[in-house]
Amino acid sequence: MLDELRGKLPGWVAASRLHASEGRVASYIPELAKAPGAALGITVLGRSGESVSAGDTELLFTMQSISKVFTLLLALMDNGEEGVFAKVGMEPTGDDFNSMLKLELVEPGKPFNPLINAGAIAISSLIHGSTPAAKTERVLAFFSEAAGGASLAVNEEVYRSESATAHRNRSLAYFLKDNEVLGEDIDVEDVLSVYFRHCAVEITCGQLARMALVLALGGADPASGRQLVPRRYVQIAKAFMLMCGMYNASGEFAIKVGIPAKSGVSGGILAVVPGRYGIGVIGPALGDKGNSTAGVHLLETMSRSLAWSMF
Ligand SMILES: NC(=O)CC[C@H](N)C(=O)O
Repeated sequence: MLDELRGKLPGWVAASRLHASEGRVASYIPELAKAPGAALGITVLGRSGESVSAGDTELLFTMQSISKVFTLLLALMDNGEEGVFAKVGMEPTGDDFNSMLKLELVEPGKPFNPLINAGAIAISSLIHGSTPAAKTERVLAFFSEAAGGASLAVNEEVYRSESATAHRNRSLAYFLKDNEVLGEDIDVEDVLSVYFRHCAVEITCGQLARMALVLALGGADPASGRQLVPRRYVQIAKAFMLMCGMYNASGEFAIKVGIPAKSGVSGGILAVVPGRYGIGVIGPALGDKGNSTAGVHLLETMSRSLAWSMF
């Protein structure tokens, strides 16, 4: 199967790369504006370790919202379903990822899901660890294990750049504090420092594909077969990815591509062909909903040609 892909992938990447010009690199986090807008790279990794890559796969980028899938898994392992769903809901919002709207509209002010910023900030508060640094260490250890033993690290410049300009995320977090989603004993700045740092974890397409493959295999480590995450929690994460992984373009993505995926404002996309492949994509130019224009075009082409839709 991957052999068929090997021949076609370079041509598909070349065609999709043209769609980068329809998007723009995110600049609300100043450090992200330095990314090469015309870039596009992809790695597809199969269950027995075979892989196919094309395009700008050497590019390092930060995970941004893609990290939210894995902090959700860690929070589920730390707190169980009940503990997590006491703080976040199970529904898509249809609003922008950083929207405050529904926090005030709907009682009791709980974020609708763990993949919007408000939800992911609440999830960061649930990760076990005695200090923000200890929590970040646990996040990095878990992400690195899922990425196949790579030593993933925080890009401190991107972290500082976001932290210094994150007025909206700060507002969301203080709103959550007022709504008691963040309890009395929780320091808002501590929670935000964990959140900004997990968003700033630096990665490549290949490492992202490896993390995706763990999800494709229901939480099992592709090399050892060991269960890294309980299958049930991976089911929850993939359901969220399908419903709201591509922000408020998730419905369109489900119809056009039909597989669980999660994007980030760095232009990364992690996608899962259940039971078969883990995929990592980078294309820093974003469309108006915040997803990589070239990356989405590429996944659409591949899904249609290779009949990947789950539906
Ligand atoms: N959509 C995203 O990738 C958002 C993540 C980013 N760190 C933010 O909070 O704004």
